[in-house]
Amino acid sequence: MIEFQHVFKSYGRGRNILADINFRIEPGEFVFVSGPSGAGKSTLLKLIGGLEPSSRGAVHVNGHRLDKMSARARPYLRRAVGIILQDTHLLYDRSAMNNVLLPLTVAGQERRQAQTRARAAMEKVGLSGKEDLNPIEMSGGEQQRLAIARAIVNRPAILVVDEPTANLDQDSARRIMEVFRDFNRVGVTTLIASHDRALMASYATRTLRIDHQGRFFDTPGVQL
Ligand SMILES: Nc1ncnc2c1ncn2[C@@H]1O[C@H](COP(=O)(O)OP(=O)(O)OP(=O)(O)O)[C@@H](O)[C@H]1O
Repeated sequence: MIEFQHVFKSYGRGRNILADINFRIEPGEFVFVSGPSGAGKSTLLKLIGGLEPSSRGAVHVNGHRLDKMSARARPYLRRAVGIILQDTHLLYDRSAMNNVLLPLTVAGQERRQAQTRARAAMEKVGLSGKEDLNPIEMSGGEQQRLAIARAIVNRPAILVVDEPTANLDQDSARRIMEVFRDFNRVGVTTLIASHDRALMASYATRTLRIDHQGRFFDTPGVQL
């Protein structure tokens, strides 16, 4: 469950990017986050992933109120929410495989089991055979898929994704969306910010939209 109650967000002394946002997302929903460039979509996702604090209001994720969360509970949030941002934050000092292994190593998983899971995650995003490459040797689209593998390897309850198909051709975009749909089918709550409404229309059942004036709309379906 994700719930926003009267959430405001500004950066420093700047204007409110988000103002009085209220919504609740139930487990297993597939939600499209839409709006023009600069409207605040990434900001909304970062609040859910605990990467940015709200300026005011309460953000609840899986029963935890993020601003009241103890430092000890934070690793739990990191495992519960798989977050994939536009800037993939891959590590270029190690192989693709070791990037995907990292969340499992941090979680203390046994090496051989971790490797099996990391390989399966890479296969799921179509990167089998590229395990030993350094991410720097991969295309933009492949790096994005690697970031997806790293986010899903921990089997999070919630996936939060920013523009997953921006660098991809249509076929690869569909394939990536199918990966998210497979996860959603087994109960993973999925939020995806995208400019591609036509693509999202095949997947999402609800839209959170921020318009160019910062107004917020919560509607069923995906309007084209
Ligand atoms: N760390 C930051 N510090 C200051 N301002 C920021 C920061 N991050 C985002 N902003 C500002 O907040 C606004 C919303 O940005 P955000 O990235 O959330 O928009 P977006 O809807 O995701 O845009 P896009 O579709 O281009 O990715 C923008 O005006 C941006 O300049």
